[in-house]
This record gives sequence, C-alpha cells and structure tokens, in this order.
Amino acid sequence: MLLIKPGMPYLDIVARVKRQFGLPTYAFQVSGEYAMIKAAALNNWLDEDQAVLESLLAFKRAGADGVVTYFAPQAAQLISAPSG
Ligand SMILES: NCC(=O)CCC(=O)O
Repeated sequence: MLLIKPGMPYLDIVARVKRQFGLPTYAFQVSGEYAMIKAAALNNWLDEDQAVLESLLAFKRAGADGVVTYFAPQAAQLISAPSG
C-alpha cells in the first residue's frame, strides 16, 4: 500500500504512482488542506460541503483507491444523506 501526502498538491503524483506501480494507492489530505477548506468556508468564500466533496472527488479522479482525511465523518454523512 502506498500513501501519498500531502494529497491535493500531489494529485499528479497520485496518478503517476498508481499507473507505475499498480498497487493500492491512498492519498492523505493533511491538516493544512483541511484548514484551508475550513477557513475558506468560515469566511463564506465557498460552500464547505461542496468543497469537501469536490476535493475528495479529485482524489478519486486522480486514481486514488482511498483517501485519509479529517473530513471523513463529514464526508460519510454527506454521501449517505438522502439527496433532494
Ligand atoms: N504523521 C502525521 C501526519 O502526517 C499529519 C499530517 C497532517 O495532517 O498535517
């Protein structure tokens, strides 16, 4: 298992590592990435829930098999909540 951190600045590395080695590849969305989204949301610069989901989707698009994130409880709620 490979873990790449920090995650978001290294999405290209996530993709290259996954392609090169073909091993389970995880990204770590570190505290600074968490803090940036939290701070921006507190300033009403973005919608926190949407930013969280978009950031996690970016990891999946890069090829990550999973993401280690401080947003895990929130993300679990968001993706299990009924939509509409
Ligand atoms: N071994 C602990 C970490 O790598 C923490 C990184 C972070 O969340 O800033």
